[in-house]
Parts: sequence; C-alpha cells; structure tokens
Amino acid sequence: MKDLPEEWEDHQLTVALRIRPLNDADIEEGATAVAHKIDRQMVVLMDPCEDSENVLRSNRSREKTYMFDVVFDYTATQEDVYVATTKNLIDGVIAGYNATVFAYGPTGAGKTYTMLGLDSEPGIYIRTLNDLFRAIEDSTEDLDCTVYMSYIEIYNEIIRDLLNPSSGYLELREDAKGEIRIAGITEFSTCNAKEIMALLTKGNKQRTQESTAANKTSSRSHAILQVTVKQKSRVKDINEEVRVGKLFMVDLAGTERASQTQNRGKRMKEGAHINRSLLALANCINALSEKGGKGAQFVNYRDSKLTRLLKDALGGNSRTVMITHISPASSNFEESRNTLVYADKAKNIRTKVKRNLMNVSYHLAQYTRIIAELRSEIDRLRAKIDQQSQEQQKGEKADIHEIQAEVQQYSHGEMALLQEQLLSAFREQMEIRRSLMELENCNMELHIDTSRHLLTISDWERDRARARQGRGKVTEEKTDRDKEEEQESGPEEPQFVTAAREEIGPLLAEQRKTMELKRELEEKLMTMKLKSSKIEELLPNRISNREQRDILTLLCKVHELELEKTEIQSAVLCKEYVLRTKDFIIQRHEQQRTLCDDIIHQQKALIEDQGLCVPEELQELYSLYFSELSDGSVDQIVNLHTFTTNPRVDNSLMIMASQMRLDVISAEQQNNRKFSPLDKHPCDSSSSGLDYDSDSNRVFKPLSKPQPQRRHHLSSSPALSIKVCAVKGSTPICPTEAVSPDTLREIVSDTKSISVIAAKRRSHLAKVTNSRVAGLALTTGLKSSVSMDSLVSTLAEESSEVKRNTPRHGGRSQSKQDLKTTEARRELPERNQHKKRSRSFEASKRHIQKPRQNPSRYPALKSISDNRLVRPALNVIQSHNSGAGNPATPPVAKVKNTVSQFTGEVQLEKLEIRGTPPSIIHQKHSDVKRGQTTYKRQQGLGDVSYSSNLLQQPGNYKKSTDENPRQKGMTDVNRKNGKKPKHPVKKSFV
Ligand SMILES: Nc1ncnc2c1ncn2[C@@H]1O[C@H](COP(=O)(O)OP(=O)(O)OP(=O)(O)O)[C@@H](O)[C@H]1O
Repeated sequence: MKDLPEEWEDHQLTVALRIRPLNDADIEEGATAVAHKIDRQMVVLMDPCEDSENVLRSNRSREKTYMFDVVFDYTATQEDVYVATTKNLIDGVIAGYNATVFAYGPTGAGKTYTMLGLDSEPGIYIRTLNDLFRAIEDSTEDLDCTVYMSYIEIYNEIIRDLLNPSSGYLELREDAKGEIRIAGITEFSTCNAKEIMALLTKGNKQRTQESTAANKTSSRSHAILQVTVKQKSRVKDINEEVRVGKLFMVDLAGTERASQTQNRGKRMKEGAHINRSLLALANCINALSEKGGKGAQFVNYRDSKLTRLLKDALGGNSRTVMITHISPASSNFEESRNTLVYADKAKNIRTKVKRNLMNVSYHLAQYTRIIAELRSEIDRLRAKIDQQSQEQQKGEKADIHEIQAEVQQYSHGEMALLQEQLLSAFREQMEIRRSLMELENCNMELHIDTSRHLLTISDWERDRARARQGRGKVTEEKTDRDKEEEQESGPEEPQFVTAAREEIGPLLAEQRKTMELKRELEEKLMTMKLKSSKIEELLPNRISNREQRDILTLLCKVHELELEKTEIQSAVLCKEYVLRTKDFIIQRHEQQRTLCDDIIHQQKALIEDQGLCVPEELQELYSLYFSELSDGSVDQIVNLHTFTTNPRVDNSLMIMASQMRLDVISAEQQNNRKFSPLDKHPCDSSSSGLDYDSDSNRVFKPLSKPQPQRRHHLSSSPALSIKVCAVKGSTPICPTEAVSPDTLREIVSDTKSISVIAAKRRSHLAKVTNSRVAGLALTTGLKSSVSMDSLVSTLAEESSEVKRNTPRHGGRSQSKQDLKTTEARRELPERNQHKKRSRSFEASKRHIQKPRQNPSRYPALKSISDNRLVRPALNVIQSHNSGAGNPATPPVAKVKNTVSQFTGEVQLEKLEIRGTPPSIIHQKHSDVKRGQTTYKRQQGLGDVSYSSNLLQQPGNYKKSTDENPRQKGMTDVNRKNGKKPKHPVKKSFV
C-alpha cells in the first residue's frame, strides 16, 4: 500500500486575537482604548472603572493579561493576519487534511472585516482561495485535482444555500462515517480562481445583513464557506489514491446584548437565535477545554446547527484556527472580557487530525471474477483463431474468387475502424467492471456501518433490559404499579444510541441507491458485451489475410495483458490483506496484554493499599513482570505493531483470518502443552476448562463447555476473536483460491512468529508460576500446580471480585472494563460461577487474599496465612501430610465444607472433621473485634472438611448446598487419586 495513513496527529487549536481600531462611534461615545497588545502573544485588558487614586479599590481591579498564539492590534494588516493564521493551512488541505478558520467575537468587533474584508483590503476568504489555486497549479504531483465550493448561512437556525438561494431550507445529516453533511447543498466545481471569486461575491450578496446600533453592517447569520480539494492519481491502479482536503472558513454572527444593539422585534429574535447558537458553541468550547482533564464533560454538539457543523472543527479531524475579535473600546469592556475568557479556554482544545486518504481496495472476489471472465474470453478468441485457421486450410481448395470477393467487401479503413471499435468496447467493459467493484466496496462499507449501528442499539437494549431485571429484583416488595412505572421510564437513552438509530435510515437508503446503480451498471455491461460480439460478427467469416487475423490476435493479446494486470492487482490486494491481518492479530495481542497489565497493576495497588502481605513467590512474579516491562522484552510484540490501515472490520479480512485461526489455535495448543501441568495434575483441570473423568483417570475437554476464563488468556483471544468474527461475517466474498499458497505460507509463518514470542514469554512465566505453586503446594500439602493462564484468570477474577466488594472512593463510576467483566460474570451459567468460586479457593491457598469485607473494620484479617481461622485447618492438613496427624483423624480429604455464619462482630466457623468413628467436630467461635477464638470439640462421624471461604460479608450467609456440579461427589484429593469419595462433600461458597 503506498503512502498510507500516518497515525493521527495531535493538534492544538490555534487561537489568535485581533483588536480592531477604535472607530468613530467609539470616539463619539467618549470611549477610551482598554485592550492593548503587549507583545506578539500577550494582551492586557484594563479595567475602565479603575481609579488609580482610589487605593481601596486597587485590589479589586479587573485588569488582566491574556496569552494567545498570536495577537494583532490596529496596526496589523489583512495580509499579516492571513499569513499568521491561515496561509500555512493550505498545504495541509492539498495534502488531504481538514482545516477550519473561524472568526469569533462580539458584534461589530471586525469578524466580517477579517474574513471577507473590503475590495481594497480583501480578507481571508479571497487570499486563501488565491493561494490555494496557486499551490495546486505549482504542484508537481501527478494528480487530477478538482476544487468544490459551497457557501451557506445559518440564519435563525435555518440553513440556506447562499450559492443557490432558491433551494430552500437545507437539513443536516450525519453520514455513514459520522461526518456531518448538508443534504441538498450545491457544490460548485471549478478549477479557476476567478470563477470562485465570482461565486463568493454572489453568495455574499445573499447573506443576511442589517444595520444595528452596534454595527451598521451587522451580519445576522453565521456564514460558512467550504472549499473541498479532491485529488486523484492520474495513473489508474488498484490503490488509486483519493485525497480529500476540506477547508471551512466561518464568519460567525456576533454575540450581542439587546441594550447594546437596541434591537426590537425581528432583530431581537435574530439576536436571541444568534446568542443561543453562540452559547452552544461556548458550551462546547467549555466542555472540550476540560476534556481529558479532571472535569471532563460530555460535549453536546447537538444543541445547535452551528455546533453540529463545527463538530469536526472543534473536536474532530481538523486543524483549526480561531481568530477572536474584540473592540478596544472601554464601552465594550464586558463583551471583550467574556470573549477573552472563552478564547483563553479554547486554547486547551485539542483535535486529532488525519489525512483523508481513501484507498480504493477492491474485492478479491471481484478480481477473481474478472480474471475468470478474461480467461474465458481469451480461450474463446484463441479457439476462434484456431478454428478459422483450420477452416482456411480446408478452404484453400475453395473458390479463390469467392474468398477474394468476401475480403474485398472490407476495405483497409473499415478493418481499422472495426479494430478500434472492438478495443474501445473492451476498454469500456473493463471500466464498467471496475466501477462495479467500487460499488461493491461501497455497499460493503455501508453494510458494515449499518451492522455497527444495529449492534450499538441491540447492546444498549440488552443492557437496559438487564438493568430493568436487576431493578425488578430489588423492588420485589414494591407494588406492581410502582414497578410498571419504573420499568416504563427506564434509563435515558444515551446520545450515541439515538444517533445510531437516526443513522440507520440514511444508511439503508444509501444501500438501496448503490444497489440500484449496480444493477444499472450490470445492464450496461451486458449491452457492451453484446455490442462487441456484434462487431466481431462483422469480421469476415474466414480469415483470409494477415491483417484480419491480426485483429483477433491483438484482441487476444489485449485480453491477456488485462488479465495479467488484474492478476498483479489481485496479488497486491492479497498482500495488503495479509499485512492488515497481521496487524489485526498483533493488535489483539496488544489489547490482551494491556488488559493483563491493567489487572496486575490494579492487584498490586490493591495489595499495597490494603497492606496485604505478599508471599515471596508472588513477589518474585511481580519482580519478573516489572523487570520484563523495564527491559522491554515483551514489547517486541508491541514494536511489531504498525496498524497501517483503518481497523475497520472487513469481511475479506475475516475470511483470511479464519484461514489462519487453525494455525494459531494449534500453535497455542502446542504452547499450552509445553508448560501446562494439566496432564500431570488433573485436579487442576478446572483452571483450563478441562474435566477429569475419575473412572478412566483421564482428562478430557468437553466440546460444548463454555470457557469464559479464556477471555483473559494471553494468546488465546486473537484466535478466539478471529474465529468469532469469521463465523459472524456474512457469506465469504473472497474465495480461498484467491490466496496463493505463498501468501498463505507467509501468513502462517508470521502468525507463528507472533505466537512464538507470546509463548516464550508465557512459558517463562509459567515455569516460575509452576515452581511457585509447587512451593506453595508443599507448604499447604496440596500437590497442585497451575498454569499462568489460570493465574491470570484468577487475578482477573479476583480483581473484579475485589472491585465489587471494595467501596469506591470519590464516587468514580465503574470503568467500562469493570462493567464488561461484571456483565460477563452475570452471563456465566451457574456451573461456571462455581468454578470461579473454586478458583478463588485455589487463590486463597496461594495466599492471595482478597478482602471480602471492609478492611478498616477488620484490620486483623490481613492475609489468609495470618488468618486465625484458616491456620488451624492448614495445620491439620500439614500435620497429616507430615505423618504427625492425630491418629484419630481419618485421612484428610480436602479443605472443603464450610457453613459459616458471619454476623456483625462474631464469626462462627464450623470445622467439621468426618471419618471413621470417633471423629471430631470443631465448633469455633471467633470474636473478631476482641481477637478471641474459642473451639468446641464434638464427637461425630464423617469426612474431614475445612473452610477456606472464611471471610464473608455480613449478611452474605448462605447455606451449604449440593448444587456445585464440579464438586459433586468428588473432592480435589479424591480427584487426584482418581477415586470417588464415599460421602459426597458439601461445599458452600457465597
Ligand atoms: N481591523 C480593522 N480595521 C479597520 N476597520 C475595521 C477593522 N475591523 C473592523 N473594522 C470596521 O468595523 C466595522 C464592523 O466590523 P464588522 O462588520 O467586520 O464586524 P463584525 O464583527 O462582523 O460584526 P457583526 O457580528 O455584527 O457582523 C466595519 O465597518 C469594519 O470595516
């Protein structure tokens, strides 16, 4: 792909200030100048009420200095202003960037003067257009360039086309790409500066201007001049580059006070509209200037047509310059001050700019079709040549006069004409084929956009339904009517959902239009084919001389060349997809890694915040993790990441991806096998989604079993997501034959290399993890081990668990990721919930304690190893494993069953030891506040069961249950031994 999209560039809004000279009216009023330029960037606004002799008011002065990118005073010429603000935007527009220049300020401050100017002193509009055409002319690039111009005004919230006033009121629409467009606007295309000037003058005459007390020629509307520069490479090629740069030049109406303008009636109404839209603009500036900062707020562009139109200029893809205007007069102090405050805020606005390069990537399937058509055409022509040669040989005996007569029917000139007609018909056919491909592409994009919006809506509706269900449970006690009312009201629909709903209609309409066009083109292609076959028929039936045979051979050659070209283009496209696919995979890896990093950092912060003691092994893992981060070894993956194309989901891409997924999955499986201890330790199968069959003593993977924990799996996600996308994608458009074996091999090798990098890292971590877990297993007497995957999923699990149980500080809302995790948890079937809980249990064995209660309330309960409630249980297991157990105690089965009651200050824990008689039941009473624990010994029967889940929220008490299918009938130790226990062990997790 040539010269393809650079990353988005960060751009800060350029704010300039222009102070107009004092005018006659100001002087007549007796006003003095209070705004003074101090240097190139600084201005001071003095307080006109300030009395230098009044010492008491000296501290109350409203005098203030402001800094801007550039400041102009009455000495500045139009040329100075233009050069310092707008001139350097022109090259960007030609290169395909968007730019906006807008004049802002109170009425009569000089906005129209700056933008439009006078005949003797032309303003920014004319200077810009002149320079733009000059730059296009001077350009050495081999590009076809067209300049379009449109000029509108927003008057009383109504959009009028100044170049075509008879078109009535125009409406705003958001297109498939989220750009705001004016439906029905007239765009004049021209390549001549003079013509554009004439248009501009014509438009200006149409603009609403009235005389007010503040300004004799007050503009009562916002005027927007849009100049679009569209450039296309002259050389036709698969990656035909189309650059579109847009330049908006906006002359806003001025803010005004009724008292200042002395407006009544119609003028007052205009003033109200002007002020309302300018207020909306000021609100957007406010919100945008806070964006990213502490007080980040929602930016509401929808409040006025002006802000909707300036959406990109303010917060989107545009290099924007705001030229603020003020009057220096003391009588305008308040307006000047307000304007300076807003301009000062606008300095903080940042936009992200990107070149608008549309790379026309054609569909592989379309190429394949064209290639197939050309091949069959070549075959037909060759067959015809052969057939006619044979006929010629046979017919040598035929009447020579007859042949000569036939040939003579066609003069030399006629033959040339036929040849030309055939070639042009062929060229036209090829053009139509390419247009069809473009339409197909366009249709696909529209389809994707529609699906995206539908998904947004359905996601939101699902969330809303879930929220209603949740509320329904909470309000069970409420009356039916209350419930109905609540359900009807529901949460308010967010703006992006409303926008998505609004966009679907136009998108579908556009799809219909594209389909219609496609049908027309297909008909045209058929007609063209018929035409060329008729021309061919005109050729003499028998090839009797060299010239005639040459026509067919030439035609054949043209087809062959076209075929070759199409094949090359198709191969280039294939490569492009390969690159995109690689980027896609790398991006997914990176996303997954970021998620893991997030989890680890949050866990670490939490451990530090809560003052939890971290086991040495975990500390080692942390050290390893942080050292990897600092030496950048993991970042090899990131460094590979150069996502050069728009990461839009493309069906063909998905199909390619689906071809790779098997490889990724198999690579992963191999990697997993390298370090996963599952084969050796079936008791840990839960962490990998595997099951253990006690009868056959084998680990198996149930096909239909959901594996939600794989969401956090470092390298499984790409494959998983690709698989999902491939399944979701519509009918494959790109046939697999279009991908050459070489290309596939390349994809495979690169995918492998990515997998290998990830696997290396994981196996390294896994080694440490396994040794750590083995160490822990020794300590706890449980010979189990876990893979990195289970650790990561446990960490993720615990992170979200902790988030749920830890009160949030500062009232910050739950992050999107948290919400997703919580949602995912809600969706899990009960069976998986049990698994998760059991993983929490595993985590507790590894001393990773999660605070399930307010830590400040129970400061003594720091970590599970310090926990007075767990210690005895662990001691019993340890002493049993070391052979020093109580002979009366039966073989220890597992830390299991808990019936815990945790109400307020007293935590009641029942440690039940069951086995061959006599066995003991320890009834433990813990008074956490006083730090006292008492045990009551009881005689009883049964297996041993201990609790790991001791720290519970007050009120979370739940009775033991037999429901957990994973635990049903099998303890971990029994599972390890491959035996079923005689007495099913009850387990309760809350
Ligand atoms: N820099 C300047 N030098 C000379 N004259 C100026 C300058 N700026 C403004 N003026 C004059 O001041 C008057 C008001 O200016 P202008 O109409 O441009 O104000 P405006 O901000 O567009 O007002 P409104 O918002 O009401 O349309 C005009 O007569 C204009 O020629």
